Amino acid sequence: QLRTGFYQNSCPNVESIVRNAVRQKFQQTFVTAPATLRLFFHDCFVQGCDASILIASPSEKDHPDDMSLAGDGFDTVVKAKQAVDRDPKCRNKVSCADILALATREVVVLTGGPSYPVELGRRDGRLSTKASVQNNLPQPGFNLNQLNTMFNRHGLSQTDMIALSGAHTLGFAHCGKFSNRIYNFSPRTRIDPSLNSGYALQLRQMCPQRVDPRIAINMDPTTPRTFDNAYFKNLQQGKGLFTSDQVLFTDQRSRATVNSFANSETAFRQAFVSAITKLGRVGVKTGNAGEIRRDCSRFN
Ligand code: HEM
Ligand SMILES: [Ca+2]
Ligand SMILES: [Ca+2]
Repeated sequence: QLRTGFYQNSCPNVESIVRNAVRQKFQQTFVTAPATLRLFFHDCFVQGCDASILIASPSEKDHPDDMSLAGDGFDTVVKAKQAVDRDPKCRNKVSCADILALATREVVVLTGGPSYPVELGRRDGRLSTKASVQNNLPQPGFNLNQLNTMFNRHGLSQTDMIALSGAHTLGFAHCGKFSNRIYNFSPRTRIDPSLNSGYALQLRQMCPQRVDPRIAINMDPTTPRTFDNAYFKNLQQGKGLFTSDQVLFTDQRSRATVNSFANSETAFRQAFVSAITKLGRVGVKTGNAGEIRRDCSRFN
């Protein structure tokens, strides 16, 4: 059972220490924000929120689904862990999994998103393999049933899944992740008909065929650096970048929720807080399970 006051006695200032470290990193590069948010998601969906994603290769990192995780997310946790361990009271008391959960809240706040209490008390896992990632992360080509099945497996509802997808209000995607939608959707139409046609042409310009595979574009074409509900307004206009984004509006079973988040920033913020809190409980190890890693990239 996680609780907000977990480090009250062992490291009373952990929240402000992490906050300051993340702020400093964010001032150096904006990528800190999307990179850290995505890192938390990828951690929680594989072996639970246990910092398994932070282990150095050979590890989960070698799986193709994790190879595009931006280095600045990892570096954010490293910097925050160093700051925590500089306080003698806190040294080796706070798990890497909790540091990642706290850092995630900070990047959401720094980009204009909601603040929320972070439940703590996670322990770090002792397993991180490439094989454990397989079939545990959603793919950009997923339909609604596939998305729901994967999120339900972790106790997350369709509403939670839609709210969490709102994280795509920030950050970047590589052209290869959606190029099928603009170049070879089907034998009948080269462009996915659920895609706004003007937007499809813009995407073709930004992602010409045989583009440098390192090229990445904004997932939210409107407010790429602000954590807001623009993502849902984009979906209403056919400007969801991945199939898994656009399907939330195309499929009538999820459309009403997308409309409500598009119409109300407050409704989205509340749903996001509830969903990311639930995400933070997925598969957690507590008590004597796992360990408190001394170095987040290695088992003790
Ligand atoms: C619903 C199913 C989801 C799918 C299919 C999906 C898929 C993807 C893909 C393919 C990328 C682009 C990777 C790249 O090309 O580098 C991406 C980026 C991103 N995703 Fe998701 N994602 C999903 C849900 C989530 C959730 C739940 C979160 C967090 C709560 C999240 C946060 C992010 C962020 C912040 C980025 C940008 C990363 C960056 O700029 O470094 N995604 N996602
Ligand atoms: Ca994990
Ligand atoms: Ca945005």
